[in-house]
Amino acid sequence: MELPGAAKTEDHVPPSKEANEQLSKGYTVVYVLGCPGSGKSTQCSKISAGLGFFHLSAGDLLQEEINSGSEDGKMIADLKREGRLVPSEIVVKLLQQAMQRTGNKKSLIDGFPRNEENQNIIKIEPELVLLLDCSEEESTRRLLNRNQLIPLLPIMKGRVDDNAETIKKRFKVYSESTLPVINYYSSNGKLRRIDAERPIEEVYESVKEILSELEQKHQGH
Ligand SMILES: Nc1ncnc2c1ncn2[C@@H]1O[C@H](COP(=O)(O)OP(=O)(O)OP(=O)(O)O)[C@@H](O)[C@H]1O
Ligand SMILES: O=c1ccn([C@@H]2O[C@H](COP(=O)(O)O)[C@@H](O)[C@H]2O)c(=O)[nH]1
Repeated sequence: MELPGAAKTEDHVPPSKEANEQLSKGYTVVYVLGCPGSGKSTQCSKISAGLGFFHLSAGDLLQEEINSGSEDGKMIADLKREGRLVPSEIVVKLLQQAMQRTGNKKSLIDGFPRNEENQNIIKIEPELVLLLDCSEEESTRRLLNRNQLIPLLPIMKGRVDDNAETIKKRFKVYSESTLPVINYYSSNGKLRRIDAERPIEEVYESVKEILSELEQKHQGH
């Protein structure tokens, strides 16, 4: 079934189920989800610096592929500009390669899975899923603001998808494709919803409380 917002996948061979299951062995994986601009990267950077998690951002890995100038990179750039999702096999391959490169078994996966197809292909069972819950209005304000701030910094360029028109498309893809994934983790008890409308430090306090639950579980408390 073709999912809304997703590009066609027929040119890509899916990674084997065994490879994914092997990869997930011994890993503690936390997915960090939320609408565009809800603060996923901001919180993941803080968690990574403060709590020793390895931060894997699907969006950053795709951007690296764009920067490499490869054929896949050109296709990814077109999809990103349109706010559409990249074929699952490409994202999963990049995530797997990044996980294999790190020795750190505590990983945060930021901005993935984006649809049910992503979720089925990666075959990783997260221990928890953090949902940064923020309104479309506030998130849009943040993204437009990010687009104004970043070009002011030397060597940094603004994002091609941080404009009003593409932000609307990204929200449509989020509600059509990502919300079903979030509903799935809500129904299986793994979802932890965090009010992300608050200031960064307050959001991080809530994140830390939830992740300490996980640490305690691992220490057998
Ligand atoms: N709690 C917050 N309050 C105000 N601004 C915030 C907050 N969290 C993040 N921001 C700012 O909002 C912008 C978007 O944040 P961030 O890049 O972390 O979001 P994201 O969810 O990773 O976005 P995307 O979905 O586009 O990858 C950034 O400029 C960031 O500094
Ligand atoms: O799993 C993913 C993650 C990202 N994309 C594409 O990249 C952009 C930007 O992603 P951010 O997480 O906002 O940095 C997104 O709009 C998609 O085009 C993807 O396809 N799959």
